[in-house]
Amino acid sequence: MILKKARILVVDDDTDVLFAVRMLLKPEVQEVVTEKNPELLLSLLSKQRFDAIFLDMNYKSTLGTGNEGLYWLSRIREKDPSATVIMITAHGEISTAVRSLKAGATDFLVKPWHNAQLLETLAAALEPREAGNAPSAPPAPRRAASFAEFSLLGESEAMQEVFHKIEKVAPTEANVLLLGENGTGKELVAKALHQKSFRAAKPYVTADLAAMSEGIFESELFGHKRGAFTDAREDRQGRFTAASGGTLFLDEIGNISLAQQAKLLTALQNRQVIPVGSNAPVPIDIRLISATNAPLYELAARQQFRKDLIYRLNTVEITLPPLRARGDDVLLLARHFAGLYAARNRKPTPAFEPATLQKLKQHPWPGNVRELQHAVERAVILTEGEVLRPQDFQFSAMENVAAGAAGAEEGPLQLSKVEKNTILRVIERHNGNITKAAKELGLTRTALYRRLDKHDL
Ligand SMILES: Nc1ncnc2c1ncn2[C@@H]1O[C@H](COP(=O)(O)OP(=O)(O)OP(=O)(O)O)[C@@H](O)[C@H]1O
Repeated sequence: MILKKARILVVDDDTDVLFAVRMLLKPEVQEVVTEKNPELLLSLLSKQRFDAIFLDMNYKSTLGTGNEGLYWLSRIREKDPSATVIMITAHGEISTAVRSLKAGATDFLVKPWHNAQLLETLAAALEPREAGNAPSAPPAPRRAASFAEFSLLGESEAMQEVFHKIEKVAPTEANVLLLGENGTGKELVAKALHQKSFRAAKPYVTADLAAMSEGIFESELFGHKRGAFTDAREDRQGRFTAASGGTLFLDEIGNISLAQQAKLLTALQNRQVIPVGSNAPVPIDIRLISATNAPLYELAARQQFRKDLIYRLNTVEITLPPLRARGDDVLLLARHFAGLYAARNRKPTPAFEPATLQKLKQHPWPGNVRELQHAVERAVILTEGEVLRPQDFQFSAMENVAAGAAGAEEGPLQLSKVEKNTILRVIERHNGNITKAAKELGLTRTALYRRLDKHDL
């Protein structure tokens, strides 16, 4: 629907907000109706049809839990399941706002907003109606295209949902916890979140926590003063301070000890760090994104991960689906990587035999996108012809893991044995070269080291 023809209702008990939205929308749309009292919402809807409704999450009469907004959303949806509702929300309420999407809101807008952003959100919310879709259905191809600039590809519904969440959460200050198996793209998503945030021009600093031993954890993250320990020849800033004004990405957060968790929690709670060897706290201004492939909530249930730290990290959670749950994205990505590695190796881009595509779709991809990427790279380099055949993809090592996974009813011990044997075999094949073995297994070096540790190898 064209913005100019739209009739818009705005419900908020803050008259300043109502005034501002009215002033902004008046020249852009056909009609703007504003209402201060949510109790009158339903009677307004009985009298007139609106193309979109801006609905505040919180009303002064209540405790600011966002529940009243969710309540009125459900009443609107009862009356008109196809209503287009955009929730108006404050910074601290992002998780409730994300809940509102599940409850049928088309989108949400975080206060304070840029005017252009409000208009863009409204225009996008009005779009699907014209196409005859349900209002909450995300316009798939547009989003896929908009994420290609971050090298993040995917047209499956599961990935469209991820892209939608990134769009919504990126321009906020919410801490984001990224969950998902190895190689699902958590690091790419972290970068996209930073690049789409208001902090994009400021530093993006990463810290691989799995690679930090107990001894260097504090100094790496919080910095140290000269002379704090034997090797500290000069003052050094930690990652928290290096990321000042920008984003700090803490990778493999599930792997840190309880002592490290306590230190991290103190820094996040106090919004300051104390460099090793100093007693002067340094204030921090970071947006935190963390990632793990560990089952964080299970760890918390076993008292191995602090719940209070999880609550600091997971204002919003984004779970990256495994590649095997992304349908035809496997083929889309395979073609993308084939083009990429053909160009890199100065070869013509190969085509895929139908049987090859079938084989790629059937493989369970335990190493996810990273495994697919390396498998295609290998096939492109080794192939003689211009068409990739099924035999160009040998999954022997990983097929064993898959076979183990398929027999998982036999218990985690069996699966663990298969994993251990596979790792041993691949390392042996590469004469102990961990980098090459990790590449073949579709794991990062760190992830492989972690597994070696797990299996006492
Ligand atoms: N949706 C995607 N589109 C294109 N490339 C992708 C996508 N997802 C992941 N990749 C590629 O797959 C590889 C692994 O991605 P990434 O390192 O972000 O995964 P990860 O989940 O952080 O892995 P780990 O948990 O092992 O650290 C990278 O080379 C990345 O560029």
